[in-house]
Amino acid sequence: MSDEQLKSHRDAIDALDTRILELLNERASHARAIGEIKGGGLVYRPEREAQVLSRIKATNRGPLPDESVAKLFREIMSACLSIERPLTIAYLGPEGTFSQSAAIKHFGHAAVTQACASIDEAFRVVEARSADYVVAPVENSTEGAVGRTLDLMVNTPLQVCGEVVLRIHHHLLRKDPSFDGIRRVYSHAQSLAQCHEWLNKNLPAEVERISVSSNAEAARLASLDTQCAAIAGDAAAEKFGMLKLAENIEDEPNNTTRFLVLGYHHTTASGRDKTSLVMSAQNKPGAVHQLLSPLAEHGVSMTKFESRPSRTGLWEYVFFVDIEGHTGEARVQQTLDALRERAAFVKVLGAYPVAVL
Ligand SMILES: O=C(O)C(=O)C[C@]1(C(=O)O)C=C[C@@H](O)C=C1
Repeated sequence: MSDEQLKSHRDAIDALDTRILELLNERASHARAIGEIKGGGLVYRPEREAQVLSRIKATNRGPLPDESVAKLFREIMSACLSIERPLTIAYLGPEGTFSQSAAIKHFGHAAVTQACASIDEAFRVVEARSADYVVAPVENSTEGAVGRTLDLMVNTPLQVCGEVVLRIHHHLLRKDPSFDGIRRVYSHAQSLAQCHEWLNKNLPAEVERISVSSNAEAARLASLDTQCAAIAGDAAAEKFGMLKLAENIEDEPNNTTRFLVLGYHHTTASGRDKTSLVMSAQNKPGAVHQLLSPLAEHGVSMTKFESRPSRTGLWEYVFFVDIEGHTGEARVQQTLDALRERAAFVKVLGAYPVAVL
């Protein structure tokens, strides 16, 4: 390509960038006006954001891939929302955890993320209105449910208003560029389990596996001790200046974690929604089967079923169920009414748009 051709393309890009900048600010002025109409109430509208992102993906004609344009618009909406009012999102810290990556994936970089020492604390700061929303891990495709999040959801006054699906890639991190002399490997218990086979094959049996409160905490500890390594993701590696001795060491290549977003927030229907419930069955034969029969009767699909000890009595269980649809839809309401008649306890945890990104 000649210098002249290069210059003409760059001149075109400069002119387009000027137009894009004007359009972005025009868009932001509308968001600010919407913010004034909302009058400082609930500025974040997950159902509208899901609709905007879905529409962008559906109308995209390339050459940019759908995922790339959706990510760009995610950031545009994040910036627009922050001039209405910046949001604070609580997550299981320290900085660099997958929970923080999930918060940024869902709310964009204009949101303020607030690291908390535990999932409990992240719920508490939102319950006390010191932060707007909490993003908490709820299930992993390899390791299953995150019990603490499920337990907290039973009693919290917060409602689920969104979900985030994040691909999880783990790396073996160390300050030192070699495998020699590793005595201990730190990570979150779930991550150690997700890399169990890789660890068995690649590190000597005497290397101790130590579970800590988060992957980022593992990276922080390993950054202070040359005899240690950590299993954590990209954000933690970057945050603590760690080298990647081995990349993508998760045993299951599709390793994915689902997070829920909770706040004092009732979401209206987006057109593609889920409703999360927790309920208990009476302690008698066939009770669970009987409990779930209203779903089939009303043609409502179940996307998740998880049982947990109820913590109130020995061998009593609660069931976490996700169904397709929104509580604003008649068939979902009818299903809930039927469930309430049969179950000893039913709590709607929230209705929210299916993750778009
Ligand atoms: O439509 C709104 O309610 C807006 O505030 C605008 C906007 C956007 O930028 O498109 C910004 C934040 C909301 O969460 C949803 C959408």
